[in-house]
Formats: sequence, C-alpha cells, structure tokens
Amino acid sequence: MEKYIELLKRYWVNLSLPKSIEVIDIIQILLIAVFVYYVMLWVKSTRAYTLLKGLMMVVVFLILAYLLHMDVLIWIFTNLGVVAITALIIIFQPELRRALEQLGEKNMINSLLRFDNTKVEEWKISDTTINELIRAAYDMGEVKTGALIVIENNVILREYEKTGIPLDSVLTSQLLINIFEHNTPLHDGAVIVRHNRVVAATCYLPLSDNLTLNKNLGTRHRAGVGISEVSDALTIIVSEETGNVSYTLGGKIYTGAAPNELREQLYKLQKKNPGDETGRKRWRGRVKNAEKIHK
Ligand SMILES: Nc1ncnc2c1ncn2[C@@H]1O[C@H](COP(=O)(O)OP(=O)(O)OP(=O)(O)O)[C@@H](O)[C@H]1O
Repeated sequence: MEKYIELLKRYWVNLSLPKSIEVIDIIQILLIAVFVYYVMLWVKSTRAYTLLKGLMMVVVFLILAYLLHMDVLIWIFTNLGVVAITALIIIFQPELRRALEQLGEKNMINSLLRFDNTKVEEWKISDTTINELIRAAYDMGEVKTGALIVIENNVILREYEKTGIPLDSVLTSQLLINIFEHNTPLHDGAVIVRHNRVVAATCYLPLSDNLTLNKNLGTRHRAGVGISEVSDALTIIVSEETGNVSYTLGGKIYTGAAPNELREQLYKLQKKNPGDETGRKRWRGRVKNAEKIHK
C-alpha cells in the first residue's frame, strides 16, 4: 500500500502549474474543451455510449491488472491495442463519417452561444404527440392494419432514416393511419419519429437474430426488436395478423400492451419525473384525460 501512496505522491509533485500562461495556451485549453464537449455529445447520441460503458469496465480492469502486476494480461492488452482501435474505427465508420459531415454543416458559433434551454424542450415528444401515437396504434389495431413506428430517443437514427422516404411532417394519428393503409406507396417498412415529427417512412430496420424470440413473430416484430438492440428507441408494432399492439425497448419485446402501459413508456421518453408527488398527480390527470380522448 505504501508503495502506491509513494507513487501517487511522486506523481502529485510532478504536477505543477506552468510558470507563465500565454494567450495561446488559453486558446488551446478552450479548443480542447470544445473538442471534448463535442466528442461527449457524439458519444451520447450514438451507439458509442453503450460501448463506452463497456470500455470503462475494461479500463478499470486494466488498472487493477497494472496495480497487481498481472504482466501477461497487460502484455496481451498492449498488443491487442492497435487491433482494437482499428476494429472500433470499422464498427463506427457510419457514425464517424456522419460526425465529420456534421462538422462541415454546423454553425459552431450559434450552437456554442445557445444559452437558453429551448432546444431541450423541443427535443421531447409532447403530450399531444403521445395521445396521437396511442390513438393511431389502437385504431390501427382494431382494423388490423400492420404498423411499425420507431420513436427516436438519445441515439440518432439518421442511417436508418436514410433508407426510407423523407417526410418531415407534424405527427398526427390521421397521418400515421394514412401511411400504413394497405396498398399505399408508404405503407411498407417503418416510420421514424423525431421530436414531434414523422421524419421518414418505408425505413428498413435491422432484423434481430435473437433466437429466443417467439417463432410466431414475423419480420415486422423482428425489425422492431432489432432497432431496439442497436439504439435506445421505443418502437410500437401493430400486428396485421392479430391487431395486437406491442412495443420494443432495450432488445426486449412487450407483446399485447395495454394503452396505459404504452403511454407510461412514452412518458418516460419525455424525461419528466413522475416519481415526485406533483409529477404523479399530473400523470394521473393526463391518463384520465387521455382515456377520454381514446374513447
Ligand atoms: N427489416 C424491416 N424493416 C422495416 N420493416 C420491415 C422489415 N421487415 C419487414 N418489415 C415490415 O413487416 C411487413 C411483414 O410483416 P410480417 O407479416 O412478416 O411480420 P409479422 O411480425 O408477422 O407481423 P404481422 O403480425 O403484422 O403479420 C413487411 O411488409 C414490412 O412492412
């Protein structure tokens, strides 16, 4: 133990402020801070977030291995480093390309100087959108119209959106019902919802290869599970065969969901806290209100 304390002390002594700080140093610090901020935003809005949590575990394990002098393990990890970095670049190639494209598109000054929280509010889906989604899903269920509706959360689904036809329309139940109407040009595939808008229809989603899924579930349900395995989106599925409404989240499928159960999940997407007293009262009020609308 004393050895580690001695090591820390030596490290601490070596840490000292530079004798003089030039303007260029401050500029460099600011640039690094902006860079780290954007990398963190990127990580949060892509699949990299889940991977980062796994990487943290590996780093903790490596520190332990270093402290306990597990030399063979350290040697293996050091030699695998270059391969691992190459693998990461290949896995995240679409996200990295998109990040660089965004860098070119972005008005950096505007986004840096945005001090109000309007963006955060815009980001959430509204109560009206939730009511419209519930109404559309259960109305389509009644007449057995198949539907697949992906509601984006933190992970941006741009690469899946690109596989479909762009719409960018305000979400209403009538629009969704119209999109999924049989034998219409937009009815095939999935709809992607961002904020309160339907951004694209006929999108192609990755199919899940989870072998434990019920064999009676076809590709619509598998696509719903698939997108929930690679993102934090909530996906509503209406079965054309049974009229049942299901949803997928975090790689799991919840079949035959009741309207209130689905509504509860959608409220969670809004990131409002229903745990506190006022929140709970408001939530109950909203459920009653929504039940009236659905009737
Ligand atoms: N990868 C995919 N991405 C998006 N939509 C898909 C995908 N695969 C299938 N679909 C949609 O699912 C429809 C086929 O559904 P299928 O009958 O195979 O599934 P299911 O899970 O049995 O659903 P249902 O109970 O509605 O019949 C396709 O017409 C298409 O609209």
